[in-house]
This record gives sequence, structure tokens and C-alpha cells, in this order.
Amino acid sequence: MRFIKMHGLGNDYVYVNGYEHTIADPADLAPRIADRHFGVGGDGLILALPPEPGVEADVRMRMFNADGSEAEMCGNGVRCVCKLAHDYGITAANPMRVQTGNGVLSLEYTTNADGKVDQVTVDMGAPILEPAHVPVAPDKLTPTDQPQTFRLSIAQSNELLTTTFVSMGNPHAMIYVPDVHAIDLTRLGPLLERHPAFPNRMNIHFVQLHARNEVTMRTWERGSGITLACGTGASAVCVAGVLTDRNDRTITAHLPGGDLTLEWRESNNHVYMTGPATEVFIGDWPD
Ligand SMILES: N[C@H](CCC[C@H](N)C(=O)O)C(=O)O
Repeated sequence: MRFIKMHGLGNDYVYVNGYEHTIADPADLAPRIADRHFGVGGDGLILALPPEPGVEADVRMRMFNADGSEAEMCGNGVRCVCKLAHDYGITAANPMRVQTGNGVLSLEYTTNADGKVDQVTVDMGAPILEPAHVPVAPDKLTPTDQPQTFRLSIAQSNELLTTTFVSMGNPHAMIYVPDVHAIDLTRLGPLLERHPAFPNRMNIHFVQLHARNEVTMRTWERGSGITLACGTGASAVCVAGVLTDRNDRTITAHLPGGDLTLEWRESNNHVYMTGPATEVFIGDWPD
């Protein structure tokens, strides 16, 4: 089976063109192909597929984390699906409509001198703020006077963290700290990802504010662990910062793998994310 290795700011996935190959059990394949020692290596597996019947879209994305769990959306991934669909002749639509687990999203892209997709702006849709729809279990959290912000107790280490929640179709928790590089993500990430207050687990972001238009963030992803970037997470960070009056509606997010530009547009309540999509290599997998 032919695969394409791509990444968005180092958030790398193994991509398969579902117009050419059918994968019977992607949840089973994802951990095997994403293994960085015994497989191709990546944060997971992403399929570019025909849209489902009746869905008005140019292409469909299904996204599987490295543990095989399927997620509703992947920001870095959908930019790369746009690149795959354009560069491999599935569609030349611009804007491109991509069916995702969070509805059909509209993407606009630029191409480089070779005519291949370079930068992509994704209309990520409206954030989901109702705690029950993130979802979080309010009875396992302590509310604060800040919107969308709760105290979270970690039983195993007797720690208390202040956390803001936003869904971009997938769930995100933001924790603001003075220095993201002082955080032991390997220790805290798993404890928070699987906290009893999160029925569907959680993507975890530690955020350091530099200015009202600039943050640095580090991420522990649900189902994949530490990643170099998280597009839905950066979108959630932008929203959380506006809700808690930390940042303005347009920010630059510095992630370990590079920068994303985010805008939570007041006119239509949608979040817009702009960043690169990069192809690294192609290969063949024996399955
Ligand atoms: N781990 C995430 C999916 C990938 C999100 C991230 N890679 C992005 O770019 O948005 C989840 O289970 O919700």
C-alpha cells in the first residue's frame, strides 16, 4: 500500500490516499504504521477519502491517533489532506471543502513555484464552549469566577490546577503557566489526559503568554502523547485566551515545531488557522 509521510509543523502523520487504497481496519493499522521503531513512524494515520454520500464536500478526512483512537478533527492533519488532495489530483477546488468528524470545513490555500500546496488557511468553525459538550464532567471540577475555567485536582499527586476548556470538535484543556519549559509534560500529560473529569479523555496544552497577540504552548495529545504542534489545540488556545481576557482575537502561537496564526473572528464566531503543509517522502507498506 502506497503511503505519503507529511507533517504540519512537525505534527507528522502517515497519509493514505483512500481513492487508491481501501484500509479495512484503520484503527488496527494506525498503531502499527505509526510506531517509530517497528513502523513508518508518526503521530498517527490519516486517510483522504471520498466524501460520504449526500455530503457536499470535495474530500473527506478520517484521523487516527497513534493509539488507534479516532478523533473528530486534526488541524495540522486537515492542512496536509488539502495538500494531498490537490497535489495528487483528487481535487483542485479552492476553497476546498473537507468533510471531517466536526462537519465540512472550508480551506483556502496558496501554491508554491512547483504548483504544490504551500500555506493553508482553515475555517475551523465555531468553538464549542458548553462544558457538557466539550465534554467535561462539571461535578468532578470546581468552578471559578473566570468563564470556562475550573479548578482540577490531580489525586495521584495531590496537585490543583486551574484549567480552561474548549472543544474544536475535539476536546482541549488549557493551563496557563509562567514558563512552559518548566512543565514536566511526560509526568502531567498522562494524568490529565485520562482524568476522571474527562469522559472522552482530553488534549492538554500548557500555555505561556508573551503579549496579547503572542503565546508559546506545549501539548500532550490525547492518543498520541507529546507532539510538536496541535492545530485544533492552538485554535482552542486562541479562544480560551479571549474568553479569559488574556489575549486578543488574533494571535501567533509558538509551538515546538513552528508558528501558527489564529483568529477567532467576531463576525461569524469561527476560528481561522493558517499554517504550512509539508510532504516528506512516499513509501510502500506491506499490508
Ligand atoms: N490527538 C487529537 C487529534 C489530533 C489533533 C492535532 N494533531 C491537531 O493538529 O489538531 C485528539 O485526539 O483529539
